[in-house]
Amino acid sequence: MDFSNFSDISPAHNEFRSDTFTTPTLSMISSLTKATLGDSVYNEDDSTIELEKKVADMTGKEAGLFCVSGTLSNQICLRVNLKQPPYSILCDYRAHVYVHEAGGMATLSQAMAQPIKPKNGIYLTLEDDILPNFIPDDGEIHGAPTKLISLENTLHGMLFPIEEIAKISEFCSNNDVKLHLDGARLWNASAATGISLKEYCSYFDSVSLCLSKTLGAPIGTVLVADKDFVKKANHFKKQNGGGIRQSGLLATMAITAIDENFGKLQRTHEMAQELGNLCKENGIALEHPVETNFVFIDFPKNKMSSDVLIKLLKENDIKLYASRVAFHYQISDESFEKCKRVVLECYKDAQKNPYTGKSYSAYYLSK
Ligand SMILES: Cc1ncc(COP(=O)(O)O)c(C=O)c1O
Ligand SMILES: C[C@@H](O)[C@H](N)C(=O)O
Repeated sequence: MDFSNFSDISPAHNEFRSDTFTTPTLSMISSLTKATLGDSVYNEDDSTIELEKKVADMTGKEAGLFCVSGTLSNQICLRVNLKQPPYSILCDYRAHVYVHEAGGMATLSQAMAQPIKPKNGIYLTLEDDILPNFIPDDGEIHGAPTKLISLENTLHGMLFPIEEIAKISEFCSNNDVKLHLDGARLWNASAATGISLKEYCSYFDSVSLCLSKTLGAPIGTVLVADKDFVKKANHFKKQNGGGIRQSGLLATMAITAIDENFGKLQRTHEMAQELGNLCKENGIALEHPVETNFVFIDFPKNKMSSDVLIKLLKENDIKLYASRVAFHYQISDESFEKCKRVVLECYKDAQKNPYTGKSYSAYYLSK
């Protein structure tokens, strides 16, 4: 990348596959001149310490730990919350910690997963989903007691109501169960509801917040919890090869990303809402309600063809997962107009040539 002609038009201007494709801005790269260069394995890098304190303060937690990825951060949190196997981790059947983290629950935590399909189709509730599936630690030797519940907010862009979080949190406190939040996009939840990060995080023993998605930092996640938890989390981070030497370079770009982009998320939600409304106006079925920065189009129900989609994407020079449309602050208005056109044309084709074959999963990449 020739930074001498760095443009503010991001390479991700036409990137609807995921907000993970956001690219560092000139201001983030310029911030490198301020980065400190201490060895953060020895906790000697001031920029990293500044970032960890910044996110801990924003979330009302005692301490933070910079990790290279949300996967590492989540899996470390799950492990530190757990003590003595056998045990189970209860989560949504779509949860990233279960579906997309390569079985980390089994390897790092030696835990049995309890993937639950919410009865309301959107989020887990204490009454309908958790209590019927909860395995008590009562000495019954056939079971692996539920010792940790892992929630995700947002999940597929959908909001987890704070009233339900509060109920689940109280249940956990009263039953010696820990509660983790995969808050990769908690920034979006806070922007959409106006509820502070502090209030959301107050209900959880640990929270993982990604900086490399909706906020646009190139790398990184910060996990937040109490001091003793973070100390042990750092131990597991090192054990799993997550120790970072001069992480100040990454931390200073992440600080810039938080400062510059946390306030831009509402626009991404408006774009998603506009596409969602366009789909509804044209009879295009969606898999989920549109509540933040994702639109999930129900390809099978609409009988839309992924192959037709890929052809339209190439013709319009935009990139998109087969059924998930992700919005982020670097999407250009021009690309957004093309995206709307592609979705409508793909659906129109399905009206003439309904596709009933195998539909690619939501994570099929269109190159
Ligand atoms: C909800 C959620 N949690 C965790 C992660 C993991 O983050 P990473 O890709 O940095 O491991 C992702 C992926 O981007 C995600 O969407
Ligand atoms: C695929 C998944 O790991 C990634 N978190 C995304 O949402 O794109």
